[in-house]
Amino acid sequence: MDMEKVNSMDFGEFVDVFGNVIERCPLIAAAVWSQRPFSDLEDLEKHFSAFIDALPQSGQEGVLRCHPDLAGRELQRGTLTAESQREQGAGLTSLGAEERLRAELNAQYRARFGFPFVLAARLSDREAVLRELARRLHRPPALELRTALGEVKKIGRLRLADLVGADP
Ligand SMILES: NC(=O)NC1=NC(=O)NC1=O
Repeated sequence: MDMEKVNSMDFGEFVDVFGNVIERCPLIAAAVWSQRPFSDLEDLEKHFSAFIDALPQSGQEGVLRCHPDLAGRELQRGTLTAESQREQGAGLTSLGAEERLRAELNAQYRARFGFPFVLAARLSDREAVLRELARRLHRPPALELRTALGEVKKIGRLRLADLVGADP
């Protein structure tokens, strides 16, 4: 899909295609549409990121809360979005003690920060998820909010590249 096609999309088509670039936050695509035309993929990415950066803290935390746990109940139940299923399905599931430890750390993280632990799974692996969870769990909330939003942007960048880089 080239930028000419992206820039020619009406509102409905744009949100249909880009509505889940930021997990379960079609509002962001709905807002970014009005910024067209986009010069290239990087310009499109910048508009998605700028919308998130311009949100008040409550909105940024809300974006994070729209993310399913990493390898959590939704993965087990098969209720993830297609994008999340693809990202999380690749080798994050583990069994037994590691699974229980990750669930416990996820719960501690969510209790401490008020939003789920978010990590760009495609850039990580099972061991790194546990390591990052344990490391980030004890960080100051203001710093962790910025780190978590950075992961949301990485996930969004990869999803945009899949969509815009996809064949016509
Ligand atoms: N909590 C999460 O990190 N969720 C996710 N990370 C991804 O890469 N895809 C997700 O759904």
